[in-house]
Order: sequence, then C-alpha cells, then structure tokens
Amino acid sequence: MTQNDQISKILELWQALPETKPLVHVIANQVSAAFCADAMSASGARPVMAVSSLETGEITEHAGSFVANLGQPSPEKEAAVRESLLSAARNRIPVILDPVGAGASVYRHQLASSLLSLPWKGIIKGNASEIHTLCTGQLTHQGVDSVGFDSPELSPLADPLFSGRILAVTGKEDCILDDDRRIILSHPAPLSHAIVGTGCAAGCLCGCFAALTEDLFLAAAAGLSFFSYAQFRVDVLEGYGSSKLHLLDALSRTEADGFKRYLQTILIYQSGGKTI
Ligand SMILES: Nc1ncnc2c1ncn2[C@@H]1O[C@H](COP(=O)(O)OP(=O)(O)O)[C@@H](O)[C@H]1O
Ligand SMILES: Cc1ncsc1CCOP(=O)(O)O
Repeated sequence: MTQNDQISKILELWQALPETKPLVHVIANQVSAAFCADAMSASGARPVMAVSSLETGEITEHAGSFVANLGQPSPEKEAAVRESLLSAARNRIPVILDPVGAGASVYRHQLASSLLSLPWKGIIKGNASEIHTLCTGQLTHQGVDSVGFDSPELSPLADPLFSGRILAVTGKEDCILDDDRRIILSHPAPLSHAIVGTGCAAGCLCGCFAALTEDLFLAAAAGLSFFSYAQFRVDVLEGYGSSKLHLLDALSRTEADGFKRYLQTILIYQSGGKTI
C-alpha cells in the first residue's frame, strides 16, 4: 500500500463516520469528559460516558469500541475500566487505552502497566512522555503534560506489553506504529493554546474510527490526522476559550478537499523501514 492509498482510506473512514454513527463507550476523566463527548458527537459518533463498574462491562459489550482514559485514577475507576477491558477482550471490541499522566506517580504507572497486561486488542495512545514512561519505567512527576521526548525515535514494539497492539504517540509530530508500518504526521504549525483535554479528545477520535474498521493502525491515523486538521484550522489569534469552541466547530465542519490536501502535506507513510 502506498501513501496515497493510506490517505484515500483515511478519507473513506472519515466520510463513513457521520453515516455510521458508531456507539463509543468512554471511561473518561472529570476534567475532559464533556469536551471528549462533544468532540466525538461533533465528528458524527455517539459517545456513551458510563463510569460505574456495575454497568461498564455490559455497556462496552454493546459498543463499537471502548476508550479507557486513565486520567484521575482511583480504585473505583480502576474496577470500572477492568470490567470494560475484560468485556472488550471477550467480545472482540477494539480498545483505545490512554495512559494519562503515566509518569506522574507510581500509582498511575503501576495501573497502566497492569491494565496493559490484560488480553485486549487495540491502540495505546499517549503523549511522548507517557509512552516513554511505559517503555522505560521512568517517572517524570510532571503532571499530565508532555516533557520533551521525541516520539519517532521510540521503537517500543519489542516490549511484550505492546505486542500485537498499535502505538499512537502524540506531540510536535504524531507517530502511529505497528510491527511493520509507521505513519508520521508532521503538524505544520505550533498550537496557539495548550487546551486541556486535547490529548484525551484525540484518543476518543481514534476510538470513533476503531469502531469502523478492523485495521486499527488506520483507525489511529484517521483519528489523529482528523484532529490535527481541526486544530490547524483554529485561528491562532483567538483566545483560549473561543479556540476550544472553534475546535469543536472545525470537527463538525470539515470538507473533503481541504482535508485531503492537508493529509498530502503532513502524512509520511513507511513500511518495512522504507518511505512509500
Ligand atoms: N507541538 C505541537 N504542534 C502542533 N500540534 C501539536 C503539538 N503538540 C500536540 N499537538 C496536537 O495536539 C494533539 C494532542 O497531543 P499532546 O499535546 O501530545 O497530548 P496531551 O494533551 O495528552 O499531552 C496531537 O495529536 C496534535 O494534534
Ligand atoms: C489536567 C488533567 N488532570 C487530570 S486528567 C487531566 C486532563 C488531561 O487532558 P490532556 O492530557 O488531554 O490535556
């Protein structure tokens, strides 16, 4: 498959999202839950943000995909996520695991590692710091933000915790990896604001596309590239608050030609170590 084939498939998935309206179960965090639900709804999916372990396994079973966002962890949240991951594994529902702040504390790191050891299939989506912590065990103690790691230099798929899964690493460049393939998205401009919850929302968009295809590498590329395009279209002169609203508008109003040109500019596809 060539770079143009990947771009065509991403565009097909993006067009299918509002037509298919997949049900996506998200266990979110209280900071970004509403923004994530809005971002998914604006893009054409149907989010369900169920949190109680009394129902999460059942809700996941009937969803097209499940997003486990590990921000603001607690024993209650851990139990709810476990129920959903086991249900996803039993029912072959694709999972997106977002290890928010994996390097912020020992508890978060141990939680993420223990949930990775369950037998679900899917995508691990984190910023470069979070993935660095999962790969090396080194904590950063810097909250949930990324602190300067270069994602494309990571080659963590040898780790058994990652094997058979897709890795999606965000930052100045987003990088999507499986055993053989790699997509790099070079964002053309720096962000005007560090809007809280954008990493969480990007993971949720990967979840929307994972409900539409068995090719989870492509789903991750579609989610991150669509989100990158929406961020690119937000006017850099807007303030923080209106940028956040305009981001939702951009997700709900994308046209194919502009998105295609953007993908042709920012997307690099490599297979077997070669750019294709
Ligand atoms: N330096 C950057 N320049 C342009 N876009 C960026 C940059 N860093 C992050 N982004 C965008 O924000 C999204 C979320 O990435 P990131 O900020 O790494 O997540 P988090 O909020 O989890 O730390 C990325 O997928 C990308 O679209
Ligand atoms: C600030 C914060 N604290 C706990 S969860 C959370 C939201 C993190 O959102 P993102 O990593 O997507 O900016």
